[in-house]
Amino acid sequence: MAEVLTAGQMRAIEQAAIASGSVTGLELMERAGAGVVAAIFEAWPQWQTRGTTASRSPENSGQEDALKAVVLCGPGNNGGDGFVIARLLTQSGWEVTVSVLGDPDRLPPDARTNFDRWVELGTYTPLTKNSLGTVETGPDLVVDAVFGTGLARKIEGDLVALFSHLTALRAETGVKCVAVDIPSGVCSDSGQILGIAPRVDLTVSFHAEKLGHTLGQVQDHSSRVVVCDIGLPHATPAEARTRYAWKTEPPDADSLRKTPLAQKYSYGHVLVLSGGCGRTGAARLAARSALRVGAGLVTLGVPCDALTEVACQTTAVMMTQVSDAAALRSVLEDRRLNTLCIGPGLGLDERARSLVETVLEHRRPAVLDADALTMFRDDPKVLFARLHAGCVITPHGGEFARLFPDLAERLMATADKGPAYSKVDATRSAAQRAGCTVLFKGADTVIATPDGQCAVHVAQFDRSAPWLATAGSGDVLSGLVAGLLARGMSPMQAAETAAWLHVQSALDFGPGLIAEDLPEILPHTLRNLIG
Ligand SMILES: NC(=O)C1=CN([C@@H]2O[C@H](COP(=O)(O)OP(=O)(O)OC[C@H]3O[C@@H](n4cnc5c(N)ncnc54)[C@H](O)[C@@H]3O)[C@@H](O)[C@H]2O)[C@@H](O)CC1
Ligand SMILES: [K+]
Repeated sequence: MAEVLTAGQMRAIEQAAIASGSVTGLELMERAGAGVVAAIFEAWPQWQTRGTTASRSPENSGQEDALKAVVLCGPGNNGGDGFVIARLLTQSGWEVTVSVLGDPDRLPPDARTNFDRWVELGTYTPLTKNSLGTVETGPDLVVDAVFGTGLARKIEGDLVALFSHLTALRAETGVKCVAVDIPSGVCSDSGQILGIAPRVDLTVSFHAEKLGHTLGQVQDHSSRVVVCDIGLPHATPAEARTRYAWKTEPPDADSLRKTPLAQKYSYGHVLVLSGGCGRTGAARLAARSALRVGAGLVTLGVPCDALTEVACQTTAVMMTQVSDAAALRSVLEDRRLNTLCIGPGLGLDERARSLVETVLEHRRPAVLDADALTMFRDDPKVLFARLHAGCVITPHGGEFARLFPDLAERLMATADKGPAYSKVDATRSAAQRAGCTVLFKGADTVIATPDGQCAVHVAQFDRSAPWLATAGSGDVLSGLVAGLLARGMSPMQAAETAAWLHVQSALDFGPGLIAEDLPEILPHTLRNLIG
């Protein structure tokens, strides 16, 4: 399990290791700088062999192919890493130009030590908006070591011009840009850009990803993020679960297998409540997805006017008439209906509201989505009072804002101070307030439980699934969560597994995906996972 940390958590881990005497800050900084250099050579192996030509050595001086790097160093320990990188690249034969922001006498102690080591090897200039313009011929590499986890406020002044220049230079000349820990300007707790951040090819972070590497539009500022181990102790999975957020990983195959002697009731029975005639598609999509993900049985609860429509378009999914709350109560006398799914295409009328209230009265595992959330926009507290620990709500941004307007407002506000309020903060608060698991959808899906557990599912980089932005894909996700709850998973596990399968199915299908394709490609996705 990979924990994803805030800047404060990372600092606490470093401080604890230093306090224990197992490592010094200087050693950590050396490992961090060396890790970045190793990652650079791994990303561009052609430089490893060229770099052995020591251009600064007398026999090679003036050689045209000397690799050139510009290292931009900030006033804190991120800058300290930059001095280590400058030294190690120079020792590998690179021509390195260093610019320093602020007064070197005010650098923190470890950064200062590495600054002193650098000035034994090379020179530096003050960092200004022209720090890239002073390089006579274009550099091969620019290292952004201006700010890391200590970014405390918005990028302003000369740095705005410098970072715009860097992004433009990269686009024009193909110079490679590497960010130390995180591109300067990206808030490591929220992923928000405080003013501006350079666009980089590679980000090398330390020990664990920070939330800022997983939330927001990470791909807009970084083409790739790698994590370099600097020898700090990792949390056990149990510690990670209680202390930190973690990154959703592929589900355990065993959790999805069916056992040879099982029968259909071993895997639960989902009831999906449908809206009226002409609006049953969403519930049918959810129902089919619940069945495909392995629920033993799935029944659609359908109002009288939509019975024919649904009957014509379902086979393995069963159907029962549910015209009102009384009918639902009578259907729910069957205790084998162990999971309910309500909201997709439900509508916002009296019937819809009374069905949602009845679902919540019965306190069975339940997924609430779409209209089942929107209908409480004027009185979300009424919903929160009825939700319980067995529920999962799956809002997208708009639905989240309807239920949690104050949290959404904080989240949408343009931050000018770090650390900024994050989607993890918002989802955690929402889960506490709602008293149930909240799956807040997006390319960065955040899932949180009322007791503080929190997972981030990142659909970016190689798991970027833009074809999921299609009508009905959310209904499929609700159905997947419901099917997995019916199979006996906890709300958190069901939500995480569903989020992962949803994206993986979209990736397995590829371009042209529409929502109907998701349950149909799911067997292929499951086969790849289960074997
Ligand atoms: N402490 C340690 O032991 C280690 C720290 N490491 C590095 O240290 C970094 C964190 O170092 P720091 O906590 O010193 O923080 P940073 O180096 O990220 O930045 C802090 C400095 O920047 C200034 N600052 C913040 N935002 C600013 C803005 N918008 N405009 C102008 N100045 C601004 C602050 O006043 C402070 O001087 C990590 O990102 C990582 O790169 C690594 O070397 C691993 C070990
Ligand atoms: K940086």
